[in-house]
Amino acid sequence: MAELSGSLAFLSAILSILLAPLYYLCKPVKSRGLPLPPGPRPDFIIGNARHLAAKSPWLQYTAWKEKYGNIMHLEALGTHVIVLNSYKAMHDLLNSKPIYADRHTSMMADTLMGWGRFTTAAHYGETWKKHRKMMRPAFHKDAILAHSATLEKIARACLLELLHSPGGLREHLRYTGRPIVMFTYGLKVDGPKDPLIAVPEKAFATVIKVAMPGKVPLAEYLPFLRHIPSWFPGAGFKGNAKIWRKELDDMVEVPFSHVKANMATGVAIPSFTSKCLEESMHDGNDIMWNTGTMYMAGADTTHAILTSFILAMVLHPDVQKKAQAEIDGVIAAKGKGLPNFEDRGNLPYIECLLKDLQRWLPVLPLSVPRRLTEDDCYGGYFLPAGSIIFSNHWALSRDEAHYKDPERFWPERFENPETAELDPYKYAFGWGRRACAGMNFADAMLYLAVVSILAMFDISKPLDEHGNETEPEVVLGTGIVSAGLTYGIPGRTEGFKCTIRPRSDDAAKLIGAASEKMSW
Ligand code: HEM
Repeated sequence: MAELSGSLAFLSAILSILLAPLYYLCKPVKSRGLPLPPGPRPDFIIGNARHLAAKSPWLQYTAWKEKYGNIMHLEALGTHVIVLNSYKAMHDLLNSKPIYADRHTSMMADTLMGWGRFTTAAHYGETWKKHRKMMRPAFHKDAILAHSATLEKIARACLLELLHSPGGLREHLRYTGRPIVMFTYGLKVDGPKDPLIAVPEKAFATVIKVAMPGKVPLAEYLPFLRHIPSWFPGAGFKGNAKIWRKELDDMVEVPFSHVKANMATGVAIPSFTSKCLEESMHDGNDIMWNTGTMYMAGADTTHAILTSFILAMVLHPDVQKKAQAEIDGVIAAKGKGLPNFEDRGNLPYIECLLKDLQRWLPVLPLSVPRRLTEDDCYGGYFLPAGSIIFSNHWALSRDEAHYKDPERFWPERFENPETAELDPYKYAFGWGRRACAGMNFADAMLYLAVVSILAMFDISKPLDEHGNETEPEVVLGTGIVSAGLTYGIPGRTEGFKCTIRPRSDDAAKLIGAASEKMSW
């Protein structure tokens, strides 16, 4: 951050002299007789760049809501940013208006490093439409449930790993990558070092590091800088981007080619990729980047929410006991075994727990930024074309108009249908035509992981050297995936500590037996 602030201050001084006249000539203050929405006072020339580059900006935007309201404006070097802080504003603007369905392009991540080829970053146009069309049948609720046996197998394998090495909890929770790889490519993953997991993890870690506030090159804000040659002092980012782009190409090409080779020899396990290839109406490049999107969009998000789940159980033993009692009741009625998808309808408290998980620590606190393609007016304000739109899900999750005692993890808030609070599934996965394509898949994986872990394990606070429980130290992530407990994000490498033990000897035996029966 200091690094960025220093560069911005220097830049501000230079640009103040060079660009001030141009700035004042071009700055749109209002249009159609309407003002821009209110927002924090901009610095001279660099505008709100400092605010936009801050760590965990959603916390600041949420705090500013009181002062500036449900729709806020920031501006940096000609780029307008609109922050939506209320359910109504998000619903009104993002749910149905196509002019809000485009994505913002990050110069570093999307253009130079090549992340713009994923569905998540695609502009609202033909390529994006083709991608979503390919996904629709595969990610339908029923289509996901057709994979329940595979999802259950992988969940059992995760339980066995937890039993054998509970200290590796965070690694085991990375299990969320395995069902995605199996579903997408029909390929089996051999542990966390398997290149199918390790390669995308590395690509991820890189983009998070270079796209993190404080790390983005100044060329992100000053497009003309991207044309300087890579040997020029300070242009090292260009050379690095080339290397990282190649890593990304490998990440999507290697598994894709693997599926094609398996299909050619008749050994391919049916998958999203094999199905798209069989349909033969899609372009190979579209299939490759569309299927390549799945791990990228799904692994970190589901891992983050599973991590929040463990944290919620550590901090709220009462919720854990109540959820376990509900699962025990369902298992007792069945006679034996582990909970599965068929039990879901009989687990209403688990359903509430899943809802409060989506709300408590929003996985994507500012969602995935959109881009407004035409001028618009809303709530008495002018919203200029080209604005980056953030939907501040963090502010929504803390909105006392919707949630009583919002900081508290409290599934009961959804228990009574008459008084239930705003359902977070209405926003946590986004809005309208750009809403999360993998929602049903994520929900199924999360449900299964939660009920399987709760049925078999007790999760509690970490123990000190005398075996006494201690309070876990919890620091939230600062990356775009809020609970970013995974990657080498500065200051975030440790996550939090906890204790996880099988609930009984019988539970330990059952895990062993179930996993053996269901092994690959
Ligand atoms: C808890 C887990 C997850 C959460 C909270 C989540 C949330 C989101 C959100 C907020 C967006 C942006 C929506 C918008 O712009 O309105 C998004 C986009 C997307 N998500 Fe997810 N997601 C999760 C898991 C997954 C999984 C498992 C997959 C696939 C396997 C996936 C695939 C996608 C794709 C492809 C998009 C881009 C949609 C587009 O731009 O058209 N997500 N997700």
